[in-house]
Amino acid sequence: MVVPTPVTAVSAPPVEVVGPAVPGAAEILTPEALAFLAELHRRFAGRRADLLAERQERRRRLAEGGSLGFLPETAHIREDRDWRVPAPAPGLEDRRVEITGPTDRKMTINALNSGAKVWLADLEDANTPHLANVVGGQVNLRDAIRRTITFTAPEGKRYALHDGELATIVVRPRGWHLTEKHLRVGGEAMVGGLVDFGLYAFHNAHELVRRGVGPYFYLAKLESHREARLWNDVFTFTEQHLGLARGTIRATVLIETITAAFEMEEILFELREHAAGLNAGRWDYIFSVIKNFRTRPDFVLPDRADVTMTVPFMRAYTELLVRTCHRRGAHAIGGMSAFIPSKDPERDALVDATVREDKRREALAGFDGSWVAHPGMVAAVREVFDEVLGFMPHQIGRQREDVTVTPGELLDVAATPGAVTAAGLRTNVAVALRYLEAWLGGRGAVGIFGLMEDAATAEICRSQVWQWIHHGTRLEDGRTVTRELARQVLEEETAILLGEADDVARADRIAQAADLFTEVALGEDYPTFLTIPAYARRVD
Ligand SMILES: CC(=O)SCCNC(=O)CCNC(=O)[C@H](O)C(C)(C)COP(=O)(O)OP(=O)(O)OC[C@H]1O[C@@H](n2cnc3c(N)ncnc32)[C@H](O)[C@@H]1OP(=O)(O)O
Ligand SMILES: O=CC(=O)O
Ligand SMILES: [Mg+2]
Repeated sequence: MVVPTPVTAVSAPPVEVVGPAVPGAAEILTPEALAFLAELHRRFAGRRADLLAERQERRRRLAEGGSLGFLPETAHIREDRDWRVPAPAPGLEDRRVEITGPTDRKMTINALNSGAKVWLADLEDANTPHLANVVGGQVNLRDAIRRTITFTAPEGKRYALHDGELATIVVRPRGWHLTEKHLRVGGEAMVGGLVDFGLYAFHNAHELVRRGVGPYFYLAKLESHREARLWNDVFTFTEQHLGLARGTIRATVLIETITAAFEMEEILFELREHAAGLNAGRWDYIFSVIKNFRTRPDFVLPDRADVTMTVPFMRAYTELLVRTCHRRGAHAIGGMSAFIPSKDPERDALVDATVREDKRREALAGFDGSWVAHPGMVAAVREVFDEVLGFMPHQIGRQREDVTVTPGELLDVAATPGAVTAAGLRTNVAVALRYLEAWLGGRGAVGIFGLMEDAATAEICRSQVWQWIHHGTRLEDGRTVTRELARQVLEEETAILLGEADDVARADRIAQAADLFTEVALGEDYPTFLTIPAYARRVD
């Protein structure tokens, strides 16, 4: 393997670190690491801004009645039967169970020990980007890779990595839409995803390679193949700059926007030697469908609980994903069942059966593995995939030539059965409120009413409320969803939550969360991501 000479010339302006002093900053935000981030910013921040402007333009066209289709200008990529992504990188051959979760110290250890093949170390949907979380996550990742990580819980329980097989680490940096306001170049906030990616690669790439794996990433919330091209250029530059062999970095892309669903082949093609697979990010996908078509009456969805993976538009997208991946030699990874264990045996039996059914359907459709949100689900999902994969590490060889998916099928939201109910409205308000309160407090993933909730699921909740108000949707009980009705439910749910608050700080966060919910769900305007106003409002 030819390893190129590192590129050492760094000409970018210095990075200013603003914000609170946080543990680990001196080890992570070193002058050399910041110089690397500055170089990433100088080379790529402008292109990211252009791509965000393109997103806005496309959303405007869709809001005005435009539609989506497979791109005529990239037909040659789809029609060329010959290109393939590379063989799986070391540690990514068998991905039958992947656990996701935040990068706090205890969960890092628990995830790596969980028996899952891969750990998605989440700096995105499951993370509040407090500077302490951004830096602390990097400290924990660094120590995990070097196997020095330990933790003692306040009650005295000690945590350490076990001696057996650990999950392969795949880091999910923030999506292109988010900034990192604590790191600034020329007064401008840096790009959140480049900060997460850059710090991880800078501190760990060589150590990972030395240990026989590599810097691996999940790419979130991409909206087009041009956004994948930008990531590919970031990877190629980083490999040159750090002196890594080309193709050392690998990325699995979440297909979790409706626009990306029309560009799956192109996204794999753009990433070329860096491509590892695609994942069906179901929750953001539903959010993206609502967001992009929120003003169109034929795109009004029923209660969130009715939007299952078997409704026509969701089935069409997952079938197309498996077909695309296997045609190109890439892993197809399933999404997250939000059910988590509860310690109530009766409910847990139901959770186990529900998750198994979801994963069995994925395995039979051809997925090569899937996600779990909790260590308690690893064994069940492994069993389900073992039944289908046996001793094979994956089923990439299984072609889905039988699948043909049309644009009309991807967009057939109107065929989703179900109703909009008063209970569905209340659940959306209560979940979003509770989630926002947790997020403001630094926890980007929480269990609420027996389900895992994170930024993606909270986006669905607030977007449905906005959409139902916008369309004056009729509830099953005959009432109409109005701003006044939603506000009344919000007030009631806020009062319930305040009743659970045991300190002033929490009560203050609940008030802020209610205010934030009003902004992202009850306004005339529709903010494109709830995390943007949330981050602007308060994140230390
Ligand atoms: C839409 C998407 O993007 S999905 C991907 C992003 N979302 C996520 O990654 C969410 C992942 N899951 C989680 O964060 C957690 O499971 C939660 C927050 C939902 C629930 O966590 P908890 O309230 O701690 O659950 P619970 O009390 O049952 O946990 C039991 C143990 O499992 C651990 N645990 C739970 N989930 C995880 C996880 N995902 N990774 C590692 N450890 C975990 C807990 O730390 C706890 O450990 P302990 O017994 O040593 O104290
Ligand atoms: O990131 C995953 C999703 O479902 O959203
Ligand atoms: Mg997501």
